[in-house]
Amino acid sequence: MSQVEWDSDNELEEKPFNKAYMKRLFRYLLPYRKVLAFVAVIVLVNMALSLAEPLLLGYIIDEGIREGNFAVIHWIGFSLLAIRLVSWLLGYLHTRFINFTGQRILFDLRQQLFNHLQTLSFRFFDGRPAGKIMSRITNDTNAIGELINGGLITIVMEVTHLFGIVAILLWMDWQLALLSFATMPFLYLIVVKLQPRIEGAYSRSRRTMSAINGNLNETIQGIRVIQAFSRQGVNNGRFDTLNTNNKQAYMRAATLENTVWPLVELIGMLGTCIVVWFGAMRVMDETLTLGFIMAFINYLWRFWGPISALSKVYSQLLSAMASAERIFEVLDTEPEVKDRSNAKAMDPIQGEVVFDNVSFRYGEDKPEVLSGIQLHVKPGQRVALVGPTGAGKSTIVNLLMRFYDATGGRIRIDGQDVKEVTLESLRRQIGIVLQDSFIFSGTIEENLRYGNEDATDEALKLAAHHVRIDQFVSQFPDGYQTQVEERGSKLSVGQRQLLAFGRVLLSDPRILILDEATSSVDTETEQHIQAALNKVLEGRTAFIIAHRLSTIRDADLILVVRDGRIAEQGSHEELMGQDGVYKKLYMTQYEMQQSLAVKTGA
Ligand SMILES: Nc1ncnc2c1ncn2[C@@H]1O[C@H](COP(=O)(O)OP(=O)(O)OP(=O)(O)O)[C@@H](O)[C@H]1O
Repeated sequence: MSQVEWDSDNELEEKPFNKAYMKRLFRYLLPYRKVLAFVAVIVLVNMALSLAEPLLLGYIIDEGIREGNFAVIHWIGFSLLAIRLVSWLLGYLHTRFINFTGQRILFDLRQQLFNHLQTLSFRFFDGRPAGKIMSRITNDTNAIGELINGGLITIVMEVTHLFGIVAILLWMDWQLALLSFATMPFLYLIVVKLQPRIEGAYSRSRRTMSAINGNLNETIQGIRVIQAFSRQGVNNGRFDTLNTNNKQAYMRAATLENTVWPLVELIGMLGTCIVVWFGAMRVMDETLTLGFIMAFINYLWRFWGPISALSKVYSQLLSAMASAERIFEVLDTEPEVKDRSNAKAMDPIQGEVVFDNVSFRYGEDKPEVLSGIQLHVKPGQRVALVGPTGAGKSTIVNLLMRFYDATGGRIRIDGQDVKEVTLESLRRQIGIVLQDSFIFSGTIEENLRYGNEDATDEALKLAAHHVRIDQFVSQFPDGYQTQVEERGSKLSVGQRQLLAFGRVLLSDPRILILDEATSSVDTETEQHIQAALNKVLEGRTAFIIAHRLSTIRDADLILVVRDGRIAEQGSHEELMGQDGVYKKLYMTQYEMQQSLAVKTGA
């Protein structure tokens, strides 16, 4: 399958209510408890004011209009106006404060997630697509934010609203109130039975939308490959299926919702009709007044608002539970590779590297990918790692950088066990240049300074000169301040490679790890890169995952890695003399290169 049909099958949109998560979420509210208490007071006052309106309405009809009492009409009219104005003001304050607090809490949560994410080890990222991790920081925090912003206050507001209305109705006339509640069991059944189905349908529609997004994301990222393989037709078909799934899921949700809520209204109206009917008769026999009935009906109308709001908050709560679970899963993941409690900073090194019987597996249930690695590299030596794909070359350098911790044996740099020093002090003294040089969005200068922000301008210019990026940078109108887009998309492959060399040269590590690029660049760039490389390697211990024969030949030590073991090691001459794996490997590559040279006429 070439296109990811994204996500979500194992990431449920809703989870049952979980008290532990709720308690943990509440901890994020604690710093803002004063503001939240203030908001709750505002909301309650507002609610009380709004509950007074129907009573005043009844009063104006009975005591004002029917009695022809202008003073009452003016007084009540003014009060209704004042209530609306104060309500508006309180509503404004409520929205303002709750938005402010909600955003602060979101800010805290996102920041905490981001900070934590950066400390997590490679293994965490190995098993998770970037899109899923990103959605935890954006969508999942938003779901929590929505719950805090809207949900919690809605619960306080609507529950008091509901109790207020019921209490007032019973106080006004308990018999009439009970009569109007006669339809309640039906409503309860409809809301409790059907609302989850509506939410389930919407949740399916969101899931299918996320599949569309995932597919779109991968299509845009892989557009070059898609067009090169002319896969548009197949992809259209796949997108069509995802699109249809989404349309059907949405239509089902909308149809359900359009059936349920009118039904709820209809039944609600039946209750009101009963009240109007009986009420009108009691007005006729003068046991009730017109104003009373008007006020009573007004309260009944208000009854449905809180019910529908609360049912929506409930589903919001369940989806926040799912988001909370995903967020806490990230926050609770401990970095596997971390400083020991007694770790000390690594002393400045010369660059001697020793692997003592090192073994490694990528997971407890995974096979061993390195075993019995025995290695001694002297300071300043140039080591070439060669061997078939999947042999374990990258894994060896990953262990040296402590991207993963070796599962057996020891790795020592200048006699210091890498597990006993702080990660920061270790990695600061090792530089790495990968095949696909990752360039960050920002200026060329910012990229150069990535590993050494305090470098002087002279050092920066010198490093740039050594790796020959000054030549192409001077052609840009903005020079070193030229913005390179994300991943350096404005630069050519060769330029990106040179920039990566410049970055590592400026950070001046004692040990350098280099994954030699396999992608072909033109001969002139190749020479540039080679010259820059020689400059970067000068006087440093270097581990090169080598692809070029010249690099391999020039290395002080060649390690032939095969099936997770070092099959042979020595200099080019020594290994050629042994007539073993290396000689075969070298001769095959040599012949390949020769025949390529003949074909291309190089
Ligand atoms: N993150 C990972 N999780 C699980 N297994 C992995 C992981 N990375 C590599 N492997 C496995 O470990 C073995 C060694 O991989 P490694 O990347 O070290 O090989 P390599 O010699 O560098 O290959 P290449 O030259 O193709 O880059 C392979 O079998 C590979 O499938």
